[in-house]
Amino acid sequence: MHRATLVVNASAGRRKDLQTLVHALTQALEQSGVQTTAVLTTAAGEAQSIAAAAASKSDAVFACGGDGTVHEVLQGLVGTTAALGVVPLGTANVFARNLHLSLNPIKALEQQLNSEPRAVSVGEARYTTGESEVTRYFTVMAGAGPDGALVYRLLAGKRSKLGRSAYYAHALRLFLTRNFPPFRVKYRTSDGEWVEQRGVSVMCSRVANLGGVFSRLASESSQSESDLLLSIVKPPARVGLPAWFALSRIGLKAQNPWLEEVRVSEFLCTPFETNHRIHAELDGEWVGNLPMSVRLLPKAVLLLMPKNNAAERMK
Ligand SMILES: Nc1ncnc2c1ncn2[C@@H]1O[C@H](COP(=O)(O)OP(=O)(O)OP(=O)(O)O)[C@@H](O)[C@H]1O
Repeated sequence: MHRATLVVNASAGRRKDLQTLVHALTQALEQSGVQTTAVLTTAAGEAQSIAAAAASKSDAVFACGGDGTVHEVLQGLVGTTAALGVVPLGTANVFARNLHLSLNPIKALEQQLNSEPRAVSVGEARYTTGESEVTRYFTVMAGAGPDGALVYRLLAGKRSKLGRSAYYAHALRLFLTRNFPPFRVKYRTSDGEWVEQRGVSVMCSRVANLGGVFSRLASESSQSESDLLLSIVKPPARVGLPAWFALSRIGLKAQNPWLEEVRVSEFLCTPFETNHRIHAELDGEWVGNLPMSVRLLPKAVLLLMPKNNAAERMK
């Protein structure tokens, strides 16, 4: 690695020592012979364009922030020759944790300094906002229904001030007060067969541990798989959703009659009624409403993976 860019989310994790930390990260890279540029975001969404501009001038672009920052930086790097690095500065840091990176930013950087970039597959989601067709990529998860609604509510509220406990409080309130209408889920199995199902929630995770109370929901997922693990919670929501959480938590997911878990190459979620507004999220960021289609984009981005841990396990 000769040239690196640090894309720093100035608001991530509510850190007070950000300037000092960015200086220390830059020093650590420079001392290893890596010419380094650090760019701080000034607004939400900016990390994507910073990463895209940095891609042609850098061997690695480090997303310094939480999962939202990784998500934005990823958008700028897919299809380029710059590798994605992660310096965890967020609240949950789900992606960094699943890569077995240290949550100490300097140590995490050091873990990636001498690693060989590996081409990894990412999820690709397509949906419409207004008149525009949008394509976005994800590394942690895609979801629709309650988790989309949850992220949407958190965006509308003061998510940054509340942290992880906000997820639990909002999740509980949503489950108790909202009715989640079923929507159409069409998925294609690895044999190429299309299957149609009704769901009140779908989740497609690319990591094994989503953290906290969500930790057991996606335990069989991983970055290395060449297909997508899709979890469909069947209606009614008032039974299906609590059963999903409770039975997954005590390790009885396979016995849950309201849950279908399938390995798919792609899937499409569509509302049954045009006036049903069903929220969709990617990597914990609300992106819009259904319809949304999702597939896997093979070897789409180079990823700096720490040696002797995630990379070894994925062989
Ligand atoms: N300068 C900025 N001002 C305000 N918001 C920003 C700025 N830069 C980035 N953001 C937004 O901050 C949001 C949260 O960032 P991020 O997910 O990285 O941190 P986090 O929420 O603390 O961590 P995690 O997602 O791991 O819990 C993102 O949606 C991003 O668009």
